Amino acid sequence: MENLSTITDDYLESQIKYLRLLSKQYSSISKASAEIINLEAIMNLPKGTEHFISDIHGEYEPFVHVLKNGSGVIKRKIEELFANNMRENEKKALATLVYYPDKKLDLIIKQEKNIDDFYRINIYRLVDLCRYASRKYTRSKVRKLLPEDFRYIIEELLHTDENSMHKQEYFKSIVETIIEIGRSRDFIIAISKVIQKLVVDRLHIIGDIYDRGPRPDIIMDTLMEHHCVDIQWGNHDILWMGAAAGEKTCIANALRISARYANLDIIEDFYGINVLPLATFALETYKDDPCKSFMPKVSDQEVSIREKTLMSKMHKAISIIQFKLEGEIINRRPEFEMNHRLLLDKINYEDGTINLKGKKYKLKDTNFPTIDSKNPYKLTEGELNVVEKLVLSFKGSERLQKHVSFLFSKGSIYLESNSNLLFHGCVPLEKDGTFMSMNIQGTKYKGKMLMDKMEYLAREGYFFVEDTYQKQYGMDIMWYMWTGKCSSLFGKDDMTTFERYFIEEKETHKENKNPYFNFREDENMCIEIFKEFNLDANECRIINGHVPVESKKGESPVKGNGKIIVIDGGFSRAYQNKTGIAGYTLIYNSKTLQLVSHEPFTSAEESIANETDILSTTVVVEHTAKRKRVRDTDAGIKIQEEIDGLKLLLLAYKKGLIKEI
Ligand SMILES: O=P(O)(O)OC[C@H]1O[C@](O)(COP(=O)(O)O)[C@@H](O)[C@@H]1O
Ligand SMILES: [Mn+2]
Repeated sequence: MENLSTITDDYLESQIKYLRLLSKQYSSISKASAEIINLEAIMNLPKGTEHFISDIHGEYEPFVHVLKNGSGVIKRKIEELFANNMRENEKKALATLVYYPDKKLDLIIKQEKNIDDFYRINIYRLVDLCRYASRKYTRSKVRKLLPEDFRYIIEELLHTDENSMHKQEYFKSIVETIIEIGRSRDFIIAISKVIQKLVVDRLHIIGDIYDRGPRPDIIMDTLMEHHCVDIQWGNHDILWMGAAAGEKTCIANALRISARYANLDIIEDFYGINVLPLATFALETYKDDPCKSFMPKVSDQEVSIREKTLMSKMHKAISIIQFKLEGEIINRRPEFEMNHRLLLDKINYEDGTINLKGKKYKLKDTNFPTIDSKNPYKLTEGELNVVEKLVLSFKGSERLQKHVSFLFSKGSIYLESNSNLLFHGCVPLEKDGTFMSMNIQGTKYKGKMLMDKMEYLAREGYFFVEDTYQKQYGMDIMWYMWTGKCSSLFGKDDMTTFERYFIEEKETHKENKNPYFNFREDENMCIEIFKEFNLDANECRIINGHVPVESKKGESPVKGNGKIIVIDGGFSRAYQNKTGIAGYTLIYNSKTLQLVSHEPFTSAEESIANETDILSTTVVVEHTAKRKRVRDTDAGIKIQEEIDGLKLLLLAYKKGLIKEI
């Protein structure tokens, strides 16, 4: 805002409605002044730490662990604070206590001879650590993070100067009382959770929470409990969002992937969706079919042969249903330009071959009991019945609906946040580097506008009134976002699912990545993208997930001369062979941007018992010359607006335009 002395009365008058509203909250000069001082103080605090995680793919254990240890931030704080005053094994033990306070305490209580002594030492240490981790924040912000039942006590402990003699006694008496009245366990759990929250101010998920791994539902529950999170949708997330909206093809795809990774229990037990109709149908229809290509990707130790056989039949049944349903959408939406994915009509059902791009291939499996060669996309009555029941079940799953509503409320296709542009896949580009355009309902969209339009339509697909054109179109777009070439989330020209199951020749399995993935090595292209999003190319970075970085082969996650960072490092076990690590995360604090690469994680149990952490390597990608303050962040811009408003209010009070109460 310009200098207050230059504000004219006319301008003040023009703002009077807004100022009157503001005066309800700050009803006197002293209240408005106090708030201005408070906000100015916040502006000068160091920027909070941001944590970026991507491509979790149902792997809840390493995810929860990385979240608890803040990608190594808690360890670092312990190291800084207790440097030479604690032995290495004590530091490890303290870290494990902060990550898993309840489970660790259960173990300790069984082993410890003098538990009160343990409580005493650790309560002191945890209070020190909590105080150290809260230094960056105002009292009011810390207060908001404190649990109701310990709010007063923790505040007292945090702000008591242990070194002053008479305060020492006070401090000691609080700790002794906690122990004496048997509240130590609850206190340790509560303060550990506060520390976890304090080390990360904001969490960004760059997509692909769902598919392949065992428990995406636990990841969603964890995110819903987080104090500050945003999510950029991945192609696998939009697939489940489409399924929850009731889009049949998305339902078939989500089920197919669950069957492929032997994860049908996610659907059945954790989302309460009835898969019995599919199981019965598959057993009847593919009774004597070995369904070889559809065997789930698990070892015999994990799942019995009997279960695997059943899963393979369900897997084949739902795959065929998927290919038929895709035909329906492709034919319904010629503007999606997906005709090349119409494959069932390219099969010669007599000689068991398929004609693709002018070449004939032998099919590995020629048993298609539900396909009518004259009308290959038509669902049989049995298939139709399965689909109808599944739609009802997906729409009726309370827990899935809760998770998907959360994905809509906290999520988007892209997000601009503190000079970073976050999105899962790509900004679709043509071969010549121009933005790829798509015709949607008669209008061409590209670049940012295309991404905005798709997001808008996806929201209609979920929220719009049932049985309307808008709802159907939105649902179809959600499926397109999963697999279409102009989808920012997918970013490939083809999803060759059919070919992978039915054709031996690898050449048919190829999926070509959008030119973006080559262009992003070039800084100039990144600059073009920042221009498209009206962002300052000198300040900004793009953060992506989606394509695993093959660090084993020497690929770097930092691209475009530092303008892009890719953090898909393989949380997904299925991809760890390729990447050679178990995931990247990114930490952005007031001084540095750090890329953390994680080694595979065994289990939370092992980590609690043996106090092992995920081994991680941290590389500083960027070091800011000047420490970033809240003033330099998006939150700072909003606070500045509030300060400007309050200053105007002060002026209005002083000029008598508004009366103090
Ligand atoms: O590894 P799978 O299960 O065969 O899946 C392969 C499919 O997954 C995809 O890579 C999409 O998943 P990602 O978003 O994790 O890359 C498709 O392009 C591909 O067809
Ligand atoms: Mn992806």
